[in-house]
Amino acid sequence: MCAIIGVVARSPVNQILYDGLTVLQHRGQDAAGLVTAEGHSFHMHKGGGLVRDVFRTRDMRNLVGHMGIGHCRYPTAGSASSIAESQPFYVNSPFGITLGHNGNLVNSDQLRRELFAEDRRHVNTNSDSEVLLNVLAHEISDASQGNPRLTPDMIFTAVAGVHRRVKGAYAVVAMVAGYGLLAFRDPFGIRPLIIGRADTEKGVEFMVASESVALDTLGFKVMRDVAPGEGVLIDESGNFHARQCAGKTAHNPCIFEYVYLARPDSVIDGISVYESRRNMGKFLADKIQGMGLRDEIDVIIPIPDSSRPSALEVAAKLKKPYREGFIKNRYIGRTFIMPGQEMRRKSVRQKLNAMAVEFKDKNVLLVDDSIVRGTTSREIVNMARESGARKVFFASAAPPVRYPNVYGIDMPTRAELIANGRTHEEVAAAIGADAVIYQELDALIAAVRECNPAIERFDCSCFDGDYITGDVSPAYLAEIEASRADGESQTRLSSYQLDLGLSTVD
Ligand SMILES: O=P(O)(O)OC[C@H]1O[C@H](OP(=O)(O)OP(=O)(O)O)[C@H](O)[C@@H]1O
Ligand SMILES: NC(=O)CC[C@H](N)C(=O)O
Ligand SMILES: [Mg+2]
Repeated sequence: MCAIIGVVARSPVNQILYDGLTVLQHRGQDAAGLVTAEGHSFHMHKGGGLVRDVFRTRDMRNLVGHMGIGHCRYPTAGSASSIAESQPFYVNSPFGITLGHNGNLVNSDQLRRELFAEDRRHVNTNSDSEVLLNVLAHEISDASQGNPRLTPDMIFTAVAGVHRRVKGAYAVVAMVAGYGLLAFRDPFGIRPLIIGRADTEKGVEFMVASESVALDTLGFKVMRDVAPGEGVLIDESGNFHARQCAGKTAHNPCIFEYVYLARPDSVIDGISVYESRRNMGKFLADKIQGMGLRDEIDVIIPIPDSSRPSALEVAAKLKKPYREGFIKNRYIGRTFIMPGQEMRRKSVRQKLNAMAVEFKDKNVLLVDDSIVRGTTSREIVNMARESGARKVFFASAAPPVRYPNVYGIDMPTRAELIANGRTHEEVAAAIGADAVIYQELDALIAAVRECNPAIERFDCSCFDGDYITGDVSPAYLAEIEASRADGESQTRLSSYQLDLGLSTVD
């Protein structure tokens, strides 16, 4: 779930891109990069760490031009430690193309082989996004047929070619040197992408971004979401073109965006993330009530940050007090998207601290948005007990996560998922809680769909093992499990790791 952003403006874009990436930082903390375009030249700066650590004033000064793209990385392919895999990627032929990708391809090995054997293209890293860029480059080359001037028709033909060859999840921003900004979304619309415009004195400006919060905060008005399979092209003069480039499309956004990934103040595919989380809380409260647990609970406590809207509704519906029992250190990033289990575990302790007064001699219901590896819940339950809680119940606004995600969330191995192969009672025992209450999948879907009934189906694969693109075989899952065992993504040195005292983490 990386962040992507693209802007075509009437004045320099470096600051607006930087600010946009900062607003989207929650989608990727491992690396960040910006590319701006000035005529036929690209200017690029990227590196490992948070946006504020990657860009210095001198780097910003070099990022000249009125058009640009940016990326924050949360790795799902290749390795977290590789700066070479930070994005955007660049390829010089044809024309000069640069690309940022959110998602994960499920046929990148096959594409890599095809690119080498048939298209004579070399992919230098293990990143699936570099594969995607090379497929796009090959398709643009084919569609342009040696013509030195590109047309929108040629570019959209190339995007159609990408859709035919590439399988998996991809929301993309790209630039073609001397031409313009291209954005497109996979035919299932798994990862989000939204377009906005700003009418300035100098003319219309456009922004494409992973989440609407970037548009809101930077003065752009939402136009609409990019449709699944659609290509959107804004040339350097600001002319806007859009076309459906896929033969067959469906609209099946990833439900985990609403559970955890996105900011609550974003609206994705017509669904307010905040409203959907509140709805999750209402359904969860019904379940708790139905289990007869209500009377045993003295107080409801959220696990900051993502569970707050759900926990508020649980408390309101159960008519129980809502208390802030954990105080969050605002300088520690999101733990779930950090690489390496040791770093995630240590970060939970440094990030959250218990307010003893809210726990002493009470039966507490802790509410989180999800339990994935159990890193957070295990530590939190422990803290609650140390603070004197009598009973600790743990509720998750999402169902048990039992299956790997292959579409851009780093949960590749079943073994690391705490609910895999465990009953609810066994999960409770594993995290040390008196009971665990999980949302039902039907209830989660209903909670999100209530905000936009036009979306008939979501990708819920990490909950039900049903992969929306239909081409994820058990053999493929076994392969990624073997290649992306958790230990492999642990070697990386960014400033916040060093802040945590993790100079070596493997
Ligand atoms: O079971 P786990 O593997 O621990 O993963 C689940 C936890 O990780 C996330 O929190 P995170 O700290 O990443 O972000 P947040 O501050 O947005 O809640 C999520 O909100 C859960 O609290
Ligand atoms: N989370 C993502 O969207 C990751 C993008 C890409 N697969 C990478 O690993 O860099
Ligand atoms: Mg959390």
